[in-house]
Amino acid sequence: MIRKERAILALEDGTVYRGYAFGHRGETVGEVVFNTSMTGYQEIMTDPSYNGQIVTITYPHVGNYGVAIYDMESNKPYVRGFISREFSGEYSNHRAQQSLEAFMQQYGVVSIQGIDTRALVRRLRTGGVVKGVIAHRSYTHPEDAYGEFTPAEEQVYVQRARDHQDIDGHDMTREVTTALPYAFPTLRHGKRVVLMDFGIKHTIIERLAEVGIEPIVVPAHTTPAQIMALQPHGLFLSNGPGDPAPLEYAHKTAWELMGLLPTFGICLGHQILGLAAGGQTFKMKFGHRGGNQPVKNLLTGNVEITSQNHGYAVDLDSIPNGAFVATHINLNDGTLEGMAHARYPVFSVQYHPEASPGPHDSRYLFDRFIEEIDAFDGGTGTPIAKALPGRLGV
Ligand SMILES: NC(=O)CC[C@H](N)C(=O)O
Repeated sequence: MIRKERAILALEDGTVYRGYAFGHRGETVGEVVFNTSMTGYQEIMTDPSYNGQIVTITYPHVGNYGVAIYDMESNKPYVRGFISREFSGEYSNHRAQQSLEAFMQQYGVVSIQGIDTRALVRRLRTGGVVKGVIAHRSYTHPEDAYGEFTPAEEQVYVQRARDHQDIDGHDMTREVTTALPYAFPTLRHGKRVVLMDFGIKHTIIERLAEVGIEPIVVPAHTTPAQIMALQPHGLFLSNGPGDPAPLEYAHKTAWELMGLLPTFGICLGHQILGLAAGGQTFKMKFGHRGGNQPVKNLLTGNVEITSQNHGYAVDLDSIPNGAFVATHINLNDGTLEGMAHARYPVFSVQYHPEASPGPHDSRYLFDRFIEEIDAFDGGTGTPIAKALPGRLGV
C-alpha cells in the first residue's frame, strides 16, 4: 500500500476535512470557492481573478492532461490553493510539458486531495463561501508526514482561518496589475485600445487583437489624462480579483471617461462601470464559477452558455437615472450578467466571453466592441445604444 502524506482543510465554521497532501508542501489560507468546469484547471489556476482564493474543482479527477505553457492566463498561478477529489499523478497529452504537481511545486501552490468535495461544495452552496486553511502534515511535522493531526492542532488551523482578513473591502488588484504599460504585438494595425489591467487574462488580450484592436495594457492606477494622452479609439476594463467596491480610483477613472470613448468591461470591469455610474455591488452567497452558466441575451432572446468566475454582482436598480440597461441575465438566479449605457457606447458583461476555459457562445461581444469603435463619431447613438429598449433620449 502506498502511504500518503496527510493534509487537512480547516474552515472558519469549524469543519475539518481530512485528506492528503498535493503540490507544494506547506500551509495556505484563503477564501474557499468552487468551480464546476470539467477541464481548464491550468487556466483557472493562472486567472489573476482568483488571487486570495482556494479553488475546489467539482470535477473529481484533475491533472490528467498535464500543464502546457500555451495555456497560461498570466505569468503564474494566482490561486492560493487547489482542491480536488483526486489529482492525477500521471498525465498524457502531446502538448503537455510538465505534470500538474510539478507545476504546483514550481510555483508554490499548496493543495489537498482525497476529501469529499461533494460535501464541501454542498456546504459552500448552503452556507456561502468561507475562509479556510490547507495544512500539510509534512510542513509542521517533517519527521511524521503520515501521522494524523490532533484535534487541538486542527483547532489551531480553524482559528487561523477565522483570523484571516476577509476579501471584502480590500483592494486585491494591486498585487496583480502590471507595473508598467506595454503594447501587445499585433500583425494587424487596427484601432488602439487602452486596456486597464486589474488582473487581465491573456486570452482577453488575444481576442481583442483578433478583431483588429491594438491593445495597450496599462496599470490599474493610470489616470484618465494619461489614458487620453495615448489617443486611444476605445477603452477596455479588465477582470480582476476581490471586491470591486473599494477600488475608488478605478470608479473615478471610469466615470471621467464615460462617454468619451467606446468602452467594454468584463467581470470586475463590468462591476467598476456599475460603481462608476453611482450604483452598488453586493457579495453573492457562493458566486458563479464554471463553464456552464446559462445567460439570456435580452436583446436577441438567445441563451448563451457562459464561462464565469465572480463572487460579486452589480445591483442594476441601484444605478441612478436608469443610466445602464440590462442586456443579459443569469437564468439560474436572475442576477445581472450584462448591461449597456442608455446613452453612450459603453457596455459590459459579468461573465467571460473569452472563455479559456469554457464555451465560446459569447465571442460575438468582441466583434460588437470593434463595431462600436468603428461607428463612434465622438458623439452618441452607436449601434448598441440604438438597439436598447427604454434608453434615455440623446
Ligand atoms: N473574474 C472577475 O473579474 C471577478 C470579479 C470580482 N473579483 C468578483 O469576484 O466578483
